[in-house]
Amino acid sequence: MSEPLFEVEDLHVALPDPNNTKLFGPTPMIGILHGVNLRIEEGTVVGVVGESGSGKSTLGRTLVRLIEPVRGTIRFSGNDITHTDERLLRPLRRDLQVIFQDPLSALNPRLTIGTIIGRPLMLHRLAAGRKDARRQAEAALEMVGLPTAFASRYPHELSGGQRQRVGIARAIATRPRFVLADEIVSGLDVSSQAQILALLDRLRNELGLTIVFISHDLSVVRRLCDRVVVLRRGEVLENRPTGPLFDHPEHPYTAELKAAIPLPEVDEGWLDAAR
Ligand SMILES: Nc1ncnc2c1ncn2[C@@H]1O[C@H](COP(=O)(O)OP(=O)(O)OP(=O)(O)O)[C@@H](O)[C@H]1O
Repeated sequence: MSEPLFEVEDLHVALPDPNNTKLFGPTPMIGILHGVNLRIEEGTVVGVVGESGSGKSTLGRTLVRLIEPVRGTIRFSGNDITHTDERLLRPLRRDLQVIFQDPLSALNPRLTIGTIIGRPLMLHRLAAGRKDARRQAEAALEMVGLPTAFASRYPHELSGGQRQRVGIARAIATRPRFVLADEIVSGLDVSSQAQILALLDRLRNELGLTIVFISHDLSVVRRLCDRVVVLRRGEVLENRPTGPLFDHPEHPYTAELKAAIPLPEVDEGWLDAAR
């Protein structure tokens, strides 16, 4: 078997308990992930599903090391990044990008789109200067189907779907190997959702991206993802290829999730239609 892009063993994550704040002494922590094991093969799209509060976002954020685990191991491309400090993580950050749920709050309202996309390129020294960063930002805008003139605009001048395209452009501009997409279509209308998902599918093929796709919408996960990880209360219940998982859920909880969100009957080819 080839080396996975991510290999996660016995991952335990705890976060500060918001209901138990103390002024003195150690911050009380609450366990969120309990012994998660996961392999993510390069070039695959892995869906993470589970009810609200099951730990989906926490898992995604821990993979890209926005959160440091308390126990376990995270290997990225064979390197142990479990406790790597931020300074040493910096070169890796270009490879680990995130697209957030709410593009309006994720994009700095005072910066132009060109600067928003170009800044990480300057930061990672992937651009030879401001002009080159601008040129690369425009190329990224083209890749996500937006006019290059948008580089001079500000986030509030764009629609929700366009802003999410900018979020994607920023994420892919550094040519990352991995993208975390956390509920990236949940704030959008149905037609913008389909377009964004088709875009993600195209970019995944064109750029060979590996994606962790977190979503409440199982019908979307079923169509976009190669594998699905089912989380419940911070534990992985199932982790299997998409088709078999939906056709024959092994765990009653997966069957419940499937039943709770009825799948539309005829919409095969929606990705093509949205392109
Ligand atoms: N910064 C934080 N500090 C403390 N607890 C947190 C923090 N973020 C999340 N939690 C708690 O961790 C648990 C898991 O949250 P997480 O956001 O990972 O779940 P989720 O499955 O992504 O949920 P949702 O689908 O609602 O986004 C929840 O109980 C949540 O209240």
